[in-house]
Amino acid sequence: TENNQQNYRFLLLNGPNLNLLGQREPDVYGSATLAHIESELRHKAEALGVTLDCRQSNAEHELINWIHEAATSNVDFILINPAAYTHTSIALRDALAGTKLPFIEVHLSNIHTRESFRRHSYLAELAVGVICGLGAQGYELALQAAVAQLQQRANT
Ligand SMILES: O=C(O)[C@]1(O)C[C@H](CCCOc2ccccc2)[C@@H](O)[C@H](O)C1
Repeated sequence: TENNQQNYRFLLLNGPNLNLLGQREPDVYGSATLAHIESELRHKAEALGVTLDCRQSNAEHELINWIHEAATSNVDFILINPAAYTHTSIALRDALAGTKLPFIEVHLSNIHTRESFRRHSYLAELAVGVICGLGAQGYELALQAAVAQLQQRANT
């Protein structure tokens, strides 16, 4: 691999309705489909020498179960776009808090320039960081930042 990573393992989770990306509201969420975004990110992961498992669900309990599983299957870092559960789900927050796994919260849109109910995230204060408003590139930036974080941690 280019940067001889310790082969870090990433889990990408996308929440409800993101399966519709590219089909509706392209002005808000862009025209790229989720499949395209995941494919691009997998290529990025390969170039970085890390592995990436991409999942999407409209079901809160599925996302929660995947987070539980991540904690016991040597996932190193989670990238998550919780979609609307960002603003509603204490259950999702509790799942992430329970794993102690580092995660970055990603939003395609700038949640701070939209409806007021989108400005609060139940997850953000637990996150390593939050990226929003940068469209699909936000996922790539999150992956790059997470790899750098893991490397720094390994070198300390
Ligand atoms: O900006 C984001 O990525 C969001 O997480 C997307 C969520 C919505 C995902 C819905 O995605 C759709 C995409 C295309 C068509 C319909 C919905 C929204 O509830 C958050 O406030 C911000």
